[in-house]
Amino acid sequence: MDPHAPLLQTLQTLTSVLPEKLQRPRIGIVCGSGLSGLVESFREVEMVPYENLPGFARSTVSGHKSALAFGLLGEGEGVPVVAMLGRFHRYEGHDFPTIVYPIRVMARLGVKNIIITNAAGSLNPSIPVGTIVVIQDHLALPNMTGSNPLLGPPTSPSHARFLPLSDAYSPSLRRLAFLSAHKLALPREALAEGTYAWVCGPTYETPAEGRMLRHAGADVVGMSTVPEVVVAREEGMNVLVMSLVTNFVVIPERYRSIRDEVEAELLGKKIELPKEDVVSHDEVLAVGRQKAEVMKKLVGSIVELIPTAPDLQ
Ligand SMILES: O=P(O)(O)O[C@H]1O[C@H](CO)[C@@H](O)[C@H]1O
Ligand SMILES: Nc1nc2[nH]cnc2c(=O)[nH]1
Repeated sequence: MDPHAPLLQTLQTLTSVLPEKLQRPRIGIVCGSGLSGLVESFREVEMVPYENLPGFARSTVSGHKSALAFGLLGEGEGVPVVAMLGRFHRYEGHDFPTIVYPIRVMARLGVKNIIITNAAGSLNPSIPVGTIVVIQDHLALPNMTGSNPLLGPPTSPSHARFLPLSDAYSPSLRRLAFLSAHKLALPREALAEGTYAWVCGPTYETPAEGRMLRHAGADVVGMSTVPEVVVAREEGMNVLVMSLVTNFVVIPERYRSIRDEVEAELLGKKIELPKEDVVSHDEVLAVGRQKAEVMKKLVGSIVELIPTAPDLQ
């Protein structure tokens, strides 16, 4: 099936199930691993399961639900928003048109600003677990090596064939993230700025891969987000990405030397071994749960500020 074909059907389905005031969301939100709780601050919520929406796949990853949540967020009348509770990753076997389909739907609903969240591993010793990193740039090895989400014929004749990405991460939205942190009296170190490296997954990085990404200039690494960013930019949206650091990528200062161990053993000596560490998705989800409240408040505050920023309308 051509995943672009059912766009009209998806939009018709949404119009038929949503009350009028939720049909034209102004802001889109993508909830990363363990971050679907962002929807708890929505009012008048309408959930639309992906299985009811033509063109939508299902998320197969734990910590990702499979529904769009429509609602109002913020003081007073509230801003109409739509959130993806569950995203699609390349490692699940979804093709790129399927992964980015919900972003194209959001664009057609009228979304102009999108807040994309994710869980990510830190490559930067000065960005510890629990930090929310406001992404200022990305490093996408798949894009550079033949797995670009825009491969193939353009989705629409109005889209640029060669999309610039030097301005992908909206300075105005990033500004609102830091203003919001100030408004919420978050400690300065709660937020950082950095570059996201996108890898395909589902394997986590080897130490050598982590070291390479760090040397190449990335601060955090994850298996999502960039396809959504690329397509959101193609669709003309302003993009904000916030990565919650859930773990350090394992980059030991020195490798455990099996030769040294064997030689010491043969000499009857004991040597001190460097600590061995591995990351797990359970750990990723646990940090997501711990930080869900801060992320929720931050997103809520940014959503309230967006209508006050003239360049984001
Ligand atoms: O990027 P999100 O979907 O938040 O999830 C991140 O966490 C999962 C790995 O633990 C991967 O899917 C990675 O991309
Ligand atoms: N690739 C990658 N994705 C993650 N998502 C959460 N943590 C990590 C990580 O360490 N590496």
